Amino acid sequence: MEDKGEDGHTVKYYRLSEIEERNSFKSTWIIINHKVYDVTTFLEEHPGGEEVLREQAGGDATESFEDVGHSSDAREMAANMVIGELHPDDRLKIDKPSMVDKLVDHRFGCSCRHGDVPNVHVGEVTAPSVRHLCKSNVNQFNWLQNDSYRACV
Ligand code: HEM
Repeated sequence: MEDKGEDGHTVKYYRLSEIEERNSFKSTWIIINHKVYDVTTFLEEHPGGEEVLREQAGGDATESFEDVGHSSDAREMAANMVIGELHPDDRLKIDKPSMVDKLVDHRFGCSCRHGDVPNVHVGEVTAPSVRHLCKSNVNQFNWLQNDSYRACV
């Protein structure tokens, strides 16, 4: 699926299931902060070693990437390997419940227009403070809500 990203440029979205298949020497993709990176040809060059990247292959490497405290050079290098983004509908599948809680706490007051736009309830989220995951079928944003507040995701 291709769509307009936040900056108006075309973004290629990948479903989580497609990314998970890219976990071999032939093709290695990882996810960092919802962006998808093709690191296949970088495996042998990675200063931190091939193995750490292979362990994350096909999945979310955000936490490990950030834990290392990569330099700005490393981040620039990574930017050249971006091939697209995780499909918005799959983001909650990899976000940890604690991240969901944080979103709810920090983004309280954002401009989700629950009630103004058609929306469907698409599932329950396991984080204790979150009751519903709603999805707008117009504006392509998701939000989480419980009895007292609501947050864009
Ligand atoms: C596209 C993704 C990545 C790029 C471009 C990248 C690049 C680099 C670079 C340039 C360094 C040298 C140190 C620095 O400049 O910060 C480095 C070190 C390292 N990286 Fe990555 N890295 C990536 C992903 C990852 C991931 C996902 C992990 C963990 C699973 C990881 C673990 C490490 C480790 C352990 C080191 C060694 C740190 C040290 O020796 O102090 N890297 N990486």
